[in-house]
Amino acid sequence: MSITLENLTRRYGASHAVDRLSATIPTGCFFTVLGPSGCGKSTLLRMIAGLEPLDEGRIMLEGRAVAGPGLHLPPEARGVGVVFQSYALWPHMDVLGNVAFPIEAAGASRSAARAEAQQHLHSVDLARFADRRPADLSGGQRQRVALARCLAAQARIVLMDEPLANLDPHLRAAMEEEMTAFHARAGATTLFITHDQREAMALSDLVAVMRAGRFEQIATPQDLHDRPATAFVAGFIGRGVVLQSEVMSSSRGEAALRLATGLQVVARAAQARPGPAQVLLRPGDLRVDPAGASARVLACAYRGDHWEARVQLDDQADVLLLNLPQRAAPGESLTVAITGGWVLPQG
Ligand SMILES: Nc1ncnc2c1ncn2[C@@H]1O[C@H](COP(=O)(O)OP(=O)(O)OP(=O)(O)O)[C@@H](O)[C@H]1O
Repeated sequence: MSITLENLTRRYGASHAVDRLSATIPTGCFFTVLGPSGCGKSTLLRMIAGLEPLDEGRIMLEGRAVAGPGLHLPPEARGVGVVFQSYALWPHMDVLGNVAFPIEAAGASRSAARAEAQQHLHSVDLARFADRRPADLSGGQRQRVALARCLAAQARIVLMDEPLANLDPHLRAAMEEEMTAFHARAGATTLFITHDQREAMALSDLVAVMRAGRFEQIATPQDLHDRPATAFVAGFIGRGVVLQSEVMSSSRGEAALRLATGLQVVARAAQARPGPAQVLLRPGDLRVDPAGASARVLACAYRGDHWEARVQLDDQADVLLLNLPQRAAPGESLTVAITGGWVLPQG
């Protein structure tokens, strides 16, 4: 089922948690909303689930209006599955009962429902907790019960609010795989909320970067990384710095720029025109080159399989990021060439 959001608005007093937000989420898409704390992600999901009223706008699920002026279908009439951090499990039922319930409600016999529920509990690594009550589980375990219940309900639309947030890294990686497999198998349209960009990039067909109640950009993970539309997205996704520059000329997806430092750079661009522009330089756009400009190392941090140095070109204020195969000491001198970049769309 597709999800269409038209001009959605939700106010708390004078502030807008969600602000005239519009988007269409295609059927079967794994769509992630990524944004900083307080940008309105949970409010948006709660509006789609039917747990939060709209102040303005309209929500359509597969062409059917479920919320809008004078209309508010209750959550159970929307046909969506929800996995929320705070979403209540049925406290009087044990874990197996919670997961079996939607299967039984769909017409399966009690024993068949319990057998299938056991399988889902297995996939979220909770089989041994089948006869516990939700109150006797940790927060992360409760979330996994909610996830298993969602798998069991086979909802065509699944809404997930940070479902992996309380899990340890090992289980988290396993659950990511489980969710990707579930999505491929079930084909449900999935709206996933996170503030973890690594998770968003790994799981999603499309990612919406949300800021102050609006989607700043909707794109594939690779396009968000390689072709961010704004300085906010460029700063939020991946590593890099955004610098002021001057476009001297452009042709066929490339622009020749001059940085404030005087350095000339050829960068990728969508539609650059001569004049001021911001350019994103990721660590991969720089390399050590004997013929490059001289720079000084300010700091150096280990990033797993390489070192990332913060460097400053001589006599210039701008700080750049550069990947190195080994550690460089603060104060050390390097010569650096800029081999690429991305010109942010000019306003
Ligand atoms: N019931 C409420 N009353 C007043 N303000 C609220 C209420 N719920 C949310 N807000 C405000 O609306 C804004 C958006 O909140 P929301 O919970 O949707 O953000 P979020 O992006 O999910 O944040 P987080 O990642 O921290 O969970 C925040 O500024 C929040 O303080």
